[in-house]
Amino acid sequence: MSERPRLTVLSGPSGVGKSTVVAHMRKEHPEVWLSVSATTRKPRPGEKHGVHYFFVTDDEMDKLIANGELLEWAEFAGNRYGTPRAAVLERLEAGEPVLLEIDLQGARQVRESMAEAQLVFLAPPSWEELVRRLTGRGTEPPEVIERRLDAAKVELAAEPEFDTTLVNTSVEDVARELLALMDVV
Ligand SMILES: Nc1ncnc2c1ncn2[C@@H]1O[C@H](COP(=O)(O)OP(=O)(O)OP(=O)(O)O)[C@@H](O)[C@H]1O
Ligand SMILES: Nc1nc2c(ncn2[C@@H]2O[C@H](COP(=O)(O)O)[C@@H](O)[C@H]2O)c(=O)[nH]1
Repeated sequence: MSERPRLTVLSGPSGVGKSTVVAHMRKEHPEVWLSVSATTRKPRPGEKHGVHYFFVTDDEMDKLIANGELLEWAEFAGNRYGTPRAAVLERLEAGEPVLLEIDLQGARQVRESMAEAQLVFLAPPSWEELVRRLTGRGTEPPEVIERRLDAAKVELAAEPEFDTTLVNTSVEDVARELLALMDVV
């Protein structure tokens, strides 16, 4: 019998469709627990504190880091993001599948601290499609899109570090593939 990978990390460039895939997957499988990150980024319209993120101040983020309350954290395109440690460990101890949706720097930290984690890279069908998706989402001004696209070049080059790559051509197909990797279906 194969050992079930309990912790799955989903990474990939900004705008590739991570949140879209995860939301689709959790509509049919709400039992897949997604970690809610802390961030210093300002909420986008419709984003709710405690649901999409814990929106924190710089001081609050400093304290979370200093108190060791984050499993990993990173600065991404001008804001800080981190995974609250306690909630993840609780779910893992309860034997539940856990999903983190985090950037490359965070994925590398998780690999260091939790060797059993499986790292999944979500790739765009093409660079042009990634630019189209990030721009088309309409949530960031042009200068932030530029920073995110600069980060995307680094993230795309790191794809070989991941255990598995899924190409996000179809949200439905990728959601199904991710569920299978997590051994949920
Ligand atoms: N397979 C797909 N085909 C076409 N459009 C898609 C697909 N997947 C996602 N999108 C669209 O791409 C845009 C970016 O998706 P999403 O916000 O889920 O990306 P993300 O990877 O979570 O980004 P970030 O890392 O910035 O949070 C959204 O407008 C979404 O509707
Ligand atoms: N290292 C971490 N990265 C995280 C975390 N939560 C989200 N993210 C990643 O940040 C970027 C930008 O997200 P956005 O919501 O501002 O578009 C994206 O790649 C996320 O996956 C985290 O806790 N740690």
